[in-house]
Amino acid sequence: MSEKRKDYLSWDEYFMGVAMLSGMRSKDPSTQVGCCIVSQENKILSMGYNGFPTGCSDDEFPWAREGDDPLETKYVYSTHSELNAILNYSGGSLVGARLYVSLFPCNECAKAIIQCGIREVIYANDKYSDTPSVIASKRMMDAAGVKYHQYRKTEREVTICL
Ligand SMILES: Nc1ccn([C@H]2C[C@H](O)[C@@H](COP(=O)(O)O)O2)c(=O)n1
Ligand SMILES: [Zn+2]
Repeated sequence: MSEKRKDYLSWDEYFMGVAMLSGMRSKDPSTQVGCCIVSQENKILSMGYNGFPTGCSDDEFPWAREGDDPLETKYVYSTHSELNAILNYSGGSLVGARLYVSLFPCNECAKAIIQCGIREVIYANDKYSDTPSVIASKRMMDAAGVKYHQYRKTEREVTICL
């Protein structure tokens, strides 16, 4: 009798993989971020990626990072992957959930994460760790008791032919 497979995805690989796949939907030319929210029973509750709100055309609103006029940059319009994942959830409470995200949450997303009761954040990249936004985010999550740690990368490479 054949035995069960041994090289199946771990929970962390699975959920971070789903977060990264979700990020591939982003139209942001410089940074694509994906997020996956998971219940205490390891059920996927919601997903999100960074982009403009519904009705704000990807082709009409600006993707620029810099400009004399802030209104001509993406920052005033884009919704972050974490906030989109929280807002996409229509099932009720997120209390006790875990959030997998490909980039450490900013201060605004940290507020939403704390307020909806998410208890743990697992992030892949922390490239903006020196910014006031991320420093404030960590300060708030520390104060609120939201745990966070970096995803422990494995040797696994996943190829999907679509
Ligand atoms: N935790 C984060 C951090 C950033 N984002 C989004 C916001 C922008 O669309 C993009 C960052 O752009 P950059 O300044 O690197 O050109 O990523 C997010 O969704 N979640
Ligand atoms: Zn954010």
